[in-house]
Amino acid sequence: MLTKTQEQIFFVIDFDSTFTKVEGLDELAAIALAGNKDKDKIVSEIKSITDRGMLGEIGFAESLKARVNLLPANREHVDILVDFLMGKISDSFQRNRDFITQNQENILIVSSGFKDFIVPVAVSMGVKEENVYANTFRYDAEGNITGYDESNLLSQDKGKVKLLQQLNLDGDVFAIGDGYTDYELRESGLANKFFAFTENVERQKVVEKADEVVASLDEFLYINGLSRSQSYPKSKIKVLLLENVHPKAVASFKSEGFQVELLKGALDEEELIEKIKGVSILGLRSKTNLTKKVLEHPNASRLMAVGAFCIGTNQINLDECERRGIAVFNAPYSNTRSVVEMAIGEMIILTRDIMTKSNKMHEGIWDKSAKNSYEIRGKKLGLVGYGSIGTQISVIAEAMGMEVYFYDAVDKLALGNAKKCKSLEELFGVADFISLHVDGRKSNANMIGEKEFAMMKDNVIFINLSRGHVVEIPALVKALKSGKVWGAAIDVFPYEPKTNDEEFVNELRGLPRVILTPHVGGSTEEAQANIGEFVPSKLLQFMNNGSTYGSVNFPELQLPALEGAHRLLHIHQNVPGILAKINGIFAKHNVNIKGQYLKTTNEIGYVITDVAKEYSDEIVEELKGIDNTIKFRLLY
Ligand SMILES: NC(=O)C1=CN([C@@H]2O[C@H](COP(=O)(O)OP(=O)(O)OC[C@H]3O[C@@H](n4cnc5c(N)ncnc54)[C@H](O)[C@@H]3O)[C@@H](O)[C@H]2O)C=CC1
Ligand SMILES: O=C(O)C(=O)COP(=O)(O)O
Repeated sequence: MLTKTQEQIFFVIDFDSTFTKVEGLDELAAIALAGNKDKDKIVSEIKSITDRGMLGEIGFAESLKARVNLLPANREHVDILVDFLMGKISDSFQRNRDFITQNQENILIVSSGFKDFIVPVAVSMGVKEENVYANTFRYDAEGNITGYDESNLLSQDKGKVKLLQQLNLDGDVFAIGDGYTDYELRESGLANKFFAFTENVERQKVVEKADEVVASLDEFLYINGLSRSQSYPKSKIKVLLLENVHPKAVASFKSEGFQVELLKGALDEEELIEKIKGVSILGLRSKTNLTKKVLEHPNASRLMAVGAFCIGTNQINLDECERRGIAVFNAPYSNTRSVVEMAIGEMIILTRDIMTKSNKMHEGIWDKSAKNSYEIRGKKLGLVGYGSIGTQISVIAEAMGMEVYFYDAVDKLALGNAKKCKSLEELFGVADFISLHVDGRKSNANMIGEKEFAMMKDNVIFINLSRGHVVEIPALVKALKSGKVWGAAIDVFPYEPKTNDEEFVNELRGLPRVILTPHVGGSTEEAQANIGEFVPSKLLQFMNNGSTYGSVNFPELQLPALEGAHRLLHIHQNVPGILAKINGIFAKHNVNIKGQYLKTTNEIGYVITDVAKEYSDEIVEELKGIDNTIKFRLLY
C-alpha cells in the first residue's frame, strides 16, 4: 500500500494508447493471427470492441471477455508483443524518462490491459513493478492463453474505480489517459483531475469530459509545473508545412512532439495570413510567397523560423524576416544534382529532336533520318550563373565533350577548361546551348528579353530551369517562331499553378520542340527525401538549441549542446549597448554566466547566454524589457 503526505500527487497513468502508442490486446491479436486467412476480420472485430469499450458504449467486463475469447494467442506471442511495444512507447514518455524515474514512488500504471506485457515495458522506463496494476492472463500447460484472472478488479466493470477505492491513496490523484474509464476516476471523485491524453488517439467523448486536454506528457508536466525535458511543450508549438513537402519532414517534427499540419498546395497571400495564425514554424517551397504583408499581420506574431524546402529563397521577404527576428533556412544543395541531370538530359533530347520523332511514332509515322539530329559532343554550352548548379553542369558537360563558357555576376573560378565570359553578350555570341542558372533575385526579372535573344546565335537551344520571371515569355515565343531559338526546355514560369488541380496557361503551349515541365527540376524522390531531412534538421537545431548555422538571413552561430544550464536567446535591433544591458541584468541578480555568444548583422544582434540553473522570472522580464528587443526565448 502506498501512503504519502497530503501535498503529494499520485500520477495514475493508463497504458494502452497513452504510455504506448497502441492498444496491446489489438496488437497481440495481430501477432497471434499472422498468416491466418481471417486475420483482418478478427483483428478489426477486436478493435471495434476495444473502441466501444473505450467510449463507454459497452461494459468493460463484457468487452474484455469478448476480446480474449477471440484471441488465439500464447506465451510466445506475448513475448513478441513485448518486443514490439518496447518500440512503441509514446514519444513524450520517452523524452521524460527522468520524470518517471524521479517520481517512481508516485507513478501508478492502472490499466485494464495485461501485466504480462505491461510490466516489462513500464519497468524499462523506470516504473516500479509493484506500481503496475493490470490484469493477468491464464495459460494452459502448452502456454496457450485460456482466459484471465476474473477475480482481478481490473477485469470488472468500473474496475479502475474499484481499484483506486481499494488503494485509498493519501494525496492528490491526477488521472492521465485516453479512455472513458480513466475519466471515471474523476467522475467518482477518486481523482482530483482528469487529463485527456491525445498524443496517440483523440476520443471526442473523453476529451469533452477532461479537466485538461494534453497532447503530450510534456504538456501535462508543463501545465502542472513539474520537471520536464522541454522548457515549453512542443505539442503546443504549431508547424505548418505547405506544398506537399516530403513525409520525412512531417515525421521529424511529429517525433519531436510538435503539432504539425501539412497542406498539399501553395497558399496565396490572403490564405497564408489566415493559416499562419499561431504558427511558429513555417515550411514552404518555391510557390508560396512570404511577403511583408503576411509577416506584419498580427496572425504571424508567433513565427520564429521558416524553412524553404528548396534552394531558392526569392519567394521569402528575407529582410523583413530578419527585422522580425525570424530565422530562415533552406536546402542549398539537396536538389542540385537533380536539376543538373535534367538540364543535361534535355540538351540531348532537344539536339536529337527526340520530341518530334517520338510524337510522330505515337501517330504511327516511322521517320528514320539523321536530319536535324546532332551530338552534343564538341558543341558550345553557355551557362548563365555559375553557382552550385552551373558549376556541376560545367564539369559533367565537359566530361561529355562539350566546350563550356559561363557568365556570372561575380568573379567565379572556372572549373576544368571552362571559359569565363566578361558579359552576357560575349557568352551569347559563342554558345550553341544556353542554360540559365541564376538565382531569383528581383533584379533578375526579365533578364532575358528580345534584346538578349537577338544577341544569341541562330538555332540556339535555350534552357531555363532557374526562375520563371527571369525570361520574358513573349520574347521567347517570338524567338522560337522566328527560328532564332531552335528548341527550348522550360521548367519555370512567371505564373505557376498553385496546385496540380489548376490548369497551366501559357503561350508556350503547343509550340514544336519545346519541352515544358511543371517546375520539377528539383522534384526527384532522392532530392525531396534529402530536403525533407535537411531542412527540418536545421529548424530543429534552431528551435532546440538556438543554432543558426546555415541560415540565409540570420547571424550564423553553431552552438554547443546545452548541458546543465539554461540558455537564454535574445534577438535585438543592432544598436549600441545591448550586450552591456543584458550582462548588467545578470550581474545585478548575481547570475553566473557559463557561456555567451554574440553575432550581429547590420540589422540585428543575436546573443545567446548559458547561465547556471538558478534564475528568476524577474530576470526574464527584465531581459524582455530591454529597449530594442525583438524576440526572447528560453531553452533548457
Ligand atoms: N527548377 C527547379 O526545380 C529548381 C530551380 N532552382 C533555381 O536555380 C537557382 C540556382 O541555384 P544554385 O546554382 O544552387 O544557386 P547559386 O546561388 O549557387 O548560384 C546562382 C549564381 O547565379 C549568379 N547570378 C545571379 N544573378 C546573376 C546575373 N544577373 N547574371 C549572372 N550571374 C548571376 C550568382 O552570382 C550565383 O553564382 C536557384 O536560385 C533556384 O532559383 C534550384 C533548384 C531547383
Ligand atoms: O529548389 C528550388 O529553388 C526550386 O526551384 C525547387 O522548387 P520546388 O521545391 O520544386 O518548389
